[in-house]
Amino acid sequence: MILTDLHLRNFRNYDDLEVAFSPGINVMIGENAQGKTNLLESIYVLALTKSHRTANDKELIKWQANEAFLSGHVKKENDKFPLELIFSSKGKKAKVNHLEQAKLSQYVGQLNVILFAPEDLSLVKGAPAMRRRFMDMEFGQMSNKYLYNSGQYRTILKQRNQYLKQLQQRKQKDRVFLQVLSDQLAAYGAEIMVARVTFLKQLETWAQVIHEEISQGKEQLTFQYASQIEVAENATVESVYDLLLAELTKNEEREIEQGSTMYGPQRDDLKFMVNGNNVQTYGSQGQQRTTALSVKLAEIDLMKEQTGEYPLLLLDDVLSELDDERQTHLLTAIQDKVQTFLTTTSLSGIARQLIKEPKIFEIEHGVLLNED
Ligand SMILES: Nc1ncnc2c1ncn2[C@@H]1O[C@H](COP(=O)(O)OP(=O)(O)OP(=O)(O)O)[C@@H](O)[C@H]1O
Repeated sequence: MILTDLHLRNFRNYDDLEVAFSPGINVMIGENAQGKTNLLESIYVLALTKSHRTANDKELIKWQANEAFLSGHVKKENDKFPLELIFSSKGKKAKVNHLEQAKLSQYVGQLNVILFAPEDLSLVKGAPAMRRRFMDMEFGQMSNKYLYNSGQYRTILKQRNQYLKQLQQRKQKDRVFLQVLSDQLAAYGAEIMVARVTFLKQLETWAQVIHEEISQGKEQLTFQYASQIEVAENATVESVYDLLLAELTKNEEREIEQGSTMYGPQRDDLKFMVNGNNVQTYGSQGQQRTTALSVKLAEIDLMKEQTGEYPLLLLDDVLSELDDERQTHLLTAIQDKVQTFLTTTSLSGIARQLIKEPKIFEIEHGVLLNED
């Protein structure tokens, strides 16, 4: 798919910006703090209705303005339609083809993006929350059902944690209500866990091929879903529901003591293994970076397999973090295939040689100086 154009009003440091993109590689060039990442972020927001940098939507609205507006046209193989988003103090409105969507989960998935920023290179060695977020963002874009289940799960988890705290402080006594919440939590939790395992298996197939190529046949990459509940590759939702519910029931007393839910997808993790060894513990920094790159590139292929269209790739200042060899792998893998947006302070070295006909945008203080 392609984002043909973008219109921003009062988004971050942009007053009013209208821009047409190339279906190939778009390069945002500028000094620090000019608005390159803001522009990339706006594409991410247009796709997902939320930012990768902040959970507070108000930060997206230009200082002193009341609302931010974003729109753009998405072109797919047999379809072209506009997307529109408005952020204001009242919340957000999302439109597909001029029709307002009652649920954001109906909007998400129309435009698919994969973001690759320097912090993604820490996907392997960073905290588990980062890998859970990674799974949720990617799988949520590919599956409305996943997105819906995650939303429901979060709501019930919050409710259950509040109730556990009330039981802990003896403000409540009713254990039957806790069981009701446990039952609902286990139902949505099982859906999420089984979906994660299934998607990871598919992602692994793509990542293995890429990783083998980057490591010149020396390394075999495998994934492992790490959970306190055993989720076998072919596990059914019902069987995981039974196991999760049993664990929640067994540990009720401990959870009340702690005032929080100790089991479920919010505690799970993802392990990357190279030749059978955990890369997080045993891998060199180079192996950890190669793994992160393989996973990102695999996401592109998986998304194409799942949705029938390649997603957009957003590269936020990531080229400078990769050595020439890894840059070459990345750029040759995406060229002529994936519409790409990258930010950089200068396009030089191997990237300048490899990128065919980039469309270059020069940005200064939230204004586009030049389109080349
Ligand atoms: N809501 C907002 N309203 C107005 N300006 C904002 C808002 N949020 C951020 N900014 C401004 O946007 C600028 C940062 O832009 P951005 O993060 O896109 O930088 P960049 O060009 O990617 O730079 P770097 O190369 O340092 O990452 C800062 O000057 C910041 O003050």
